[in-house]
Order: sequence, then C-alpha cells, then structure tokens
Amino acid sequence: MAPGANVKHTPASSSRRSASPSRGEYDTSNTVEARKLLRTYGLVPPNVESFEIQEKRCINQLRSKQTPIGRYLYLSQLRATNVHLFYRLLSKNIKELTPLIYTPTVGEACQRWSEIYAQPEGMYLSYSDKGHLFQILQNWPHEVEMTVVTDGSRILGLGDLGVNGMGIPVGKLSLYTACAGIRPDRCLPLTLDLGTSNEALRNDPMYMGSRRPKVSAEEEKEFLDELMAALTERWPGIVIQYEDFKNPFPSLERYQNTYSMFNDDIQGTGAVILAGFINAVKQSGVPAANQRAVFLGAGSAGVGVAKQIVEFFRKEGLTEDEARRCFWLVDSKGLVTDDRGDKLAEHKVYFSRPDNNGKQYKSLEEVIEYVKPTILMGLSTIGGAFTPKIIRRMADLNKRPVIFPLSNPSSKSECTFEEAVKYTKGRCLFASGSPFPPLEYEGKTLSPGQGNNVYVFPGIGLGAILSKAVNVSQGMIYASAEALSTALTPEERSEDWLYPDISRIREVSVVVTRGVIRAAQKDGLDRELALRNLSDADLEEYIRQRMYDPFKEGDKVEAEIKELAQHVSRL
Ligand SMILES: NC(=O)C1=CN([C@@H]2O[C@H](COP(=O)(O)OP(=O)(O)OC[C@H]3O[C@@H](n4cnc5c(N)ncnc54)[C@H](OP(=O)(O)O)[C@@H]3O)[C@@H](O)[C@H]2O)C=CC1
Ligand SMILES: CC(=O)C(=O)O
Ligand SMILES: [Mg+2]
Repeated sequence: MAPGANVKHTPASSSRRSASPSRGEYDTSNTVEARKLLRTYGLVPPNVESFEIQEKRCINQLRSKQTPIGRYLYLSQLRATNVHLFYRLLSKNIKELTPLIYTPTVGEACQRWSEIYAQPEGMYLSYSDKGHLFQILQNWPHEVEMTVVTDGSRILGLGDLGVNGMGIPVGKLSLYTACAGIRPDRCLPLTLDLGTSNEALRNDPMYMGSRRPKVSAEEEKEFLDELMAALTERWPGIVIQYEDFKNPFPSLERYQNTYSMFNDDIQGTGAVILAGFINAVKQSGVPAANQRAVFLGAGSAGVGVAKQIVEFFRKEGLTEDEARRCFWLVDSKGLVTDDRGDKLAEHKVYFSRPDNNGKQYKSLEEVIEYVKPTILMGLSTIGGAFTPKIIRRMADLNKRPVIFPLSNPSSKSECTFEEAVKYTKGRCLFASGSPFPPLEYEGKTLSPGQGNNVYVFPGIGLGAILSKAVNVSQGMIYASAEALSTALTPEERSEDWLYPDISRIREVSVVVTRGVIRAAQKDGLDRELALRNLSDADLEEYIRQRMYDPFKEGDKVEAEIKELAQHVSRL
C-alpha cells in the first residue's frame, strides 16, 4: 500500500500540530495583556520589546554567523519559530537578506539539504503516493492560495538535486510573502519526489528522497495530471507556480489553459528580462529592427526570454518572422540551426536558423564573429562563459553593449559585473541573475541590475489570486513585464538603472499586480468582477489593503483576543 493510502479525510484545522510557521505566540513584542490571554505570560522575558530592539538583536545574531549557510539556517529557524518577526526583519532588510534566503545561498542550501535539514517546511509527494494525492493533501492544515512546486530536477544551474530542491519553493514563497504580501500560512512549498537522475544522491545514505531513477515522461505526466486535479479540488482558488523542472514545456502546454498556473522559469524569467530589456533598448538607442541577440543557452529560460522579446519586437512593428530572426540561440552543441544534423528538441525549433548556408558554428566566439550581436544573454549554467575576449568584442561592436549573464547561482554567472564593466570600459548595459555589489568606476558608482524573476512572480501570483483568474494568460505575463518596466523612479532612470531598487520591491509588486489584474480583465479571465470598476489608483489601494503586513499582525492578534475575552465575559 502507498504510504498515504491510509490517510483519513479530515477537514483542515489550524489547531492541529503542523509543519506550518508559528504565529508568534512567544514574540517578545506581545503586550502583557496579549501574553496573559495567550497564556504565555511568564514564558518569555518580561520586557515588551519594540521592533527596533528585536531587529537589532536579530541582525546582530545574523551577522555573527560566519558563513552564508550559517545565516541561511538562522533565518530558517526564525521563520519556523516566529514567522511575523522573520517577515518584519526581511521586509526591513530585503537587500541584505534576499541573497541569503534566495540565490545565491539557497543554491548551496539545496546542495547540502540532507546535511543541514532541521525541520519540515512544506509538503513532499512521492511517485509511490500516486492514486492518493488528494488524501495526502488533506494533511496540510491551512487554506492555500499559492503553491510553488518543483521536482528538483534542475535546481538553478546546479543540476538534478532531487528532493533537496525543497529550498527553492521555500525561498520563492518567502519572497511571495515579503514582496507581494501573500499570507505565509496561505503558501505551500511543494516538492515532488519523482526519483532523481543524480546517482551520487541515490547512493548517499543521508539523502531523504526515494532511491528510484527519474520516472519516465509518461509517468510524470500521469502524476502531474492527478496532482493538478487534486490541488484544485482541495483548494479551488489556488494558483500554481511550476519551478525548476528540467523539461517544463510539456506541463505548461498541458495545463496553462485548464488551471490557474504558470511556469516561472519560462514565463516569469521571460517577463523580467523583457522589462529590463525594454529599458536597455531605450538607453542603447538601437531600434528593434537593428537588434541582433545571441543567447548562450537554449533551454526553458533562454527560449522563454527570447519568446517574450519577440512579442515586444512585434509591438514595435516587426512581423513575427522578422522578430524571431533577430535571435541566434546557442546550446551545448553550438548555434541552433536547421541543418546541424541532430534532432532538435521541440522548444528550439522556432528559433532554429535556416540561413547559415550549411556552415555550423560551434563556439560562442565563432557565433559572435558571425552575428556581430548588439545583445548577449547567458542562460547556459556555464560560469565564466563570457570571457574577457568575448566581452571586449561586444564593446568593440557596440557603443552600449547589452550583456546579461543570467545563470544562477553566482558561481554559474557567465561573467561578473566587475568583468563586464572592466572589459567594456564601463559602457555595458548589465543585468545578472544573482546579485553583484555596486562598484566605483572612473569616479562614478555603477550599480548592476538584477534580472531575476523575483521582480515579477510575486505580482503575477497576487494578481491571479486577487482577480480570481481562471488561467494565467500570456497577456497577464506580458503585462507584468510592461508594468515592471515602468516602475522605476525618475532618480533610478537618471542613474541608467534597468530595474527598480530591490528595497522598493513591495511597492513595485503592487504596480505589477495591478498590470496583471487589468490584463486578466482584458482577457476575460477574472472572476472578481467588482475590481473592474475601480480606477487604477483605487485598485492599487485595494491591493495594498489585501497584502499581509507583518507589522500589523500583533495588533490583529490582540484585537482577536480582546474580542474573544469580551465574548467570554458575556457568557
Ligand atoms: N535570472 C533568472 O531569473 C533566471 C535564471 N535562470 C538560470 O538560467 C540557467 C538555465 O536555466 P534553464 O534554461 O531552465 O535550464 P535548461 O537546462 O533548460 O537549459 C540550459 C541550456 O544551456 C545549454 N548549455 C549547457 N551547457 C552549455 C555549454 N557548454 N555551452 C552552451 N550552452 C550550454 C543547454 O544546452 P542543451 O540544450 O544542448 O542541453 C541548454 O540549452 C540556470 O542557471 C538558471 O538558474 C533560470 C530562470 C530564471
Ligand atoms: C531564478 C530562477 O528561477 C532560477 O534560476 O531558476
Ligand atoms: Mg527557477
């Protein structure tokens, strides 16, 4: 019998013991009255603390950890023991903390997951659970609005990490809460244990997933069919984000018109890079028709980004054929061409070149000499692939070369910000997937853009939730990019930034969410029809009001307790 087969159908109850985050019963900012009513009076030190004091203590403790993984573990423990304090800390220190809970540190955390594991933070569903997924989902004790699901088979650029990939849904959902205010207890990190192609993991006694090799594509499809139905039956309003699957195209194709779902690596990445690209094009002054883009990497992210930019070029007046002919994709075998002699994966065919006159170009250097690109994108997982020679050549060819090394984590970035600045003499328009520090160049401080889907997925998810969208359409994805591209302040624009300051991410996510809701309305996919009547300003205010605010949770708990106390006294 499958392990989940004897799970009893019981309605969700938040009073059941669970893997969900603590509500902060032991928060040292709770008032004396709240402590008495919560029956935690005497169980925490007597002083009622301000957030400033709590923050000071937490930041000191965090910074005293010697390694990024030490800081990651500190933050995981804080989220598990005092969820609202964790989010207060995160929202006040987003720039410092995001690289710890997300890329690059989450990459190392996933690689060392079996070693550092401390507590459950989400759900695991195994292939052997097939036939019982709905029953097992009953074990999750909360209502869910948003889930991020991975099978761990392509975690960042680090390969197949099996169930150790759980760090990714956990990290992405923490950002959903911090950036878009989706309540932490409405988020479900979900990892599918569908076997792993990583033999070292299968032979590692500490590995916490099943030892079976990766299931076949057909088996995966059947499992996902059951999963999608089970998730939506259990939580009818749920929005489902697919993340870090090795081959995510079939599931996107299969479910995008049936469920409220999207694929972050194809669509979220496409949207975020398009937004930065729109701003880069404005700054480079090169019109769409003269753009030539070389992409190192023709996987889910590479093709996703190229397709979004095609749509932009079409809006700029190019025909579809003219638009797609602006792209030269390079994979592990070289330039993707019609006559290369291998059978191309389906997702590469659209961008495959028919015009190479029988000549094949193997290395990136050869492709650059052949194409003379204005844009160089890296979504290849190959750290350092943009060599000094290649970067210098981009600078020879262009006044403002667009250079986006987008692979994660930092070790897989195709080049660093410093290299791009140095070898283009400060002229590049730059964005990377993982953060790099700003640097001084010829007396000026230059700041790198972070072209990472974190700028859009929180708003796509929140927009779909609030509008109650039946599907997440291409129009909604494109709208997230357009909204993001407009969300820079005049100061940010005057500094030539491609993306807004990440410290403003909550306000940026409101703008992205508004764009997504309007697109859902335009596509007739929304079910929250009252939102149609709101002006843009009122819609933004509505979004803000609906966002979880960790600074107000204490007041809410206190109000609930007071109401309860009054009720009891009336009895
Ligand atoms: N910045 C962001 O927001 C995001 C960044 N990413 C990053 O992008 C990277 C790629 O992700 P994804 O597209 O999903 O992964 P995939 O595995 O789908 O694609 C990787 C691509 O890189 C190609 N490649 C591998 N080795 C080489 C090489 N030596 N030379 C040239 N090309 C090579 C592969 O070639 P082949 O097809 O022949 O195997 C494939 O086309 C990851 O590092 C990921 O972290 C992803 C999503 C978002
Ligand atoms: C950022 C992201 O989604 C990735 O690197 O896969
Ligand atoms: Mg991803």
